[in-house]
Amino acid sequence: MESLQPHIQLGKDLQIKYALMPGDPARLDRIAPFLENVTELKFNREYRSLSGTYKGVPILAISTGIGGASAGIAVEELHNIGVEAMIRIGSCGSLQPQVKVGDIIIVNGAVRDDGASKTYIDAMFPAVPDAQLMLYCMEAAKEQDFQYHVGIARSHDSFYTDDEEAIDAYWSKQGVLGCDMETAALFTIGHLRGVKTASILNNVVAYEQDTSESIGSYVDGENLAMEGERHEILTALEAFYKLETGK
Ligand SMILES: O=P(O)(O)O[C@H]1O[C@H](CO)[C@@H](O)[C@H]1O
Ligand SMILES: O=c1cc[nH]c(=O)[nH]1
Repeated sequence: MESLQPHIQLGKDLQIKYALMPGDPARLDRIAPFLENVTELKFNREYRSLSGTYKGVPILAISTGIGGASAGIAVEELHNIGVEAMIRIGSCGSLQPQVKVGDIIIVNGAVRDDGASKTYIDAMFPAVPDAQLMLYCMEAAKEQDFQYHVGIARSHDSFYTDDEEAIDAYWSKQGVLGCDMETAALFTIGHLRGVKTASILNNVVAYEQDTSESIGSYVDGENLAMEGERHEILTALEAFYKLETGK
């Protein structure tokens, strides 16, 4: 019998090369309408998965939960079953005034302020995406006329801290565009396993606004952030199409 990976509960028989990776399991409901032949696969812990096709290309969508530790498990287990390229479609908070709510960030490097990536390799090792996959994301966003930025994200481990304002001000001063919790682990572990990675972040928190309040309204689906989410999904799907076809 086919052995299943312990957390994602998927096995090698899946034979899908490309994975879209949101943090939130509920985001799969909003990815599904962009795919054909959708099949719900598994929902174990934070890892909910479905498969489908985009312009004929087989795609897996799987949620990774919150934080580098759970995202890292997904990277490892997806690699074990033969997934070759992974694009995170996450949400983030803005660290720059020009990054507005609903804008997307195509991440070209991540500050490794997480714990998971450091358990693999020294913090001086860079967290970077696959250059070709990132370029495909940029082309895909441009061709669809989406508002996007390219730059650095900071991935951190604790959503709540006592020093959030000071920490955000410091990284903002260094030109970091936004903060999330999974990109650094995805890039670092993905690189070490020979997996192509990219990360697209939909900004859901306006610069210098209260993070918890803004995330609350994103969950309620009230605002521009939902449009940004649609843009990041379509950008990632087109990037996979380009990777598959070279077009
Ligand atoms: O929207 P997702 O992909 O879950 O990502 C962001 O949202 C969560 C925090 O609210 C963290 O996981 C952060 O990285
Ligand atoms: O500000 C934010 C918003 C989303 N995710 C984060 O990690 N931080």
